[in-house]
Amino acid sequence: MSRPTPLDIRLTDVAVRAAGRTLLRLPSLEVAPGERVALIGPNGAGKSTLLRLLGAAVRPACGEVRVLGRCLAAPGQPALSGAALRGLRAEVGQVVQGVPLVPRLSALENTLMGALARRCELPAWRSWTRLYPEPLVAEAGAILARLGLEARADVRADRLSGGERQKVGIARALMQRPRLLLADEPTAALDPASAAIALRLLHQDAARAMTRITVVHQAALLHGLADRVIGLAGGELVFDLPPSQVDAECLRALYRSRHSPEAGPASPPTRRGIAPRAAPA
Ligand SMILES: Nc1ncnc2c1ncn2[C@@H]1O[C@H](COP(=O)(O)OP(=O)(O)OP(=O)(O)O)[C@@H](O)[C@H]1O
Repeated sequence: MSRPTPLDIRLTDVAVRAAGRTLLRLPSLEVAPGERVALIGPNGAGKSTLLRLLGAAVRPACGEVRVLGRCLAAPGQPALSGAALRGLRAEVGQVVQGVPLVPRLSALENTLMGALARRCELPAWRSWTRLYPEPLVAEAGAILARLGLEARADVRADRLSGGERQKVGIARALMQRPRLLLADEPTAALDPASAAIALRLLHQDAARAMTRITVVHQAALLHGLADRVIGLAGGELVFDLPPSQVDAECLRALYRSRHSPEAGPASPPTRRGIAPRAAPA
């Protein structure tokens, strides 16, 4: 008898609270291995909070969080720590807002840092000596070239522009070859052509097996690159649909929505595969 494929992400009855407010409330969210999910919604919707929850950077006030087969939170269970947390972080790549790079290292060396998660190929002592195996240098160089940074590979990170730093952050996350990639507005500082290239690289060209969750403000950028679009507003799921069903009406409703979880349940979310339909006049 064949076993069901384990999910990469499963959230059950989760709420995240801070400063006396509920920032996120998700009764259920499941993501299968290899799915490419676009996360959209107005400012303050809870998109970054959801990514931080999945990256084990915040703990929920209640509910159960499972990521890549590990239980990050469950009633009565202590937070993941030590080797278990390091193991998770090696398998979860993150492109975060603000892109923290090592200022004195070059774009290429910062990109190579991503490969530290692939311990057998790049043990930590290699980065201390700054002697990197040739195949990894070639791989990092190729990713930077795809992002148009070939000529900037040897420039120190603190001498790069904001957009260039963001590209290095993307290259570093890809170099990690994570099982799960969490990208928070990875194209916010990029010009339109660079944004399209970066999203293609993140969603299409990189290993198909990678599960991807990407926050974007321009949903159109992900046309053809996401399998699923999740709309969040006021910390709640508004819809979870295939991209073909996310129309202008859907987006208008999402960006108008300012529901707060404190106000009690919103109208039921539109589930996957069930398109919202206007009542006939
Ligand atoms: N550490 C914190 N303490 C208290 N409130 C917080 C904290 N971090 C975020 N918030 C609040 O949580 C809500 C959700 O924030 P979050 O950053 O997840 O939104 P977002 O959808 O990513 O927004 P944006 O599109 O502006 O980046 C916001 O109202 C924000 O003010």
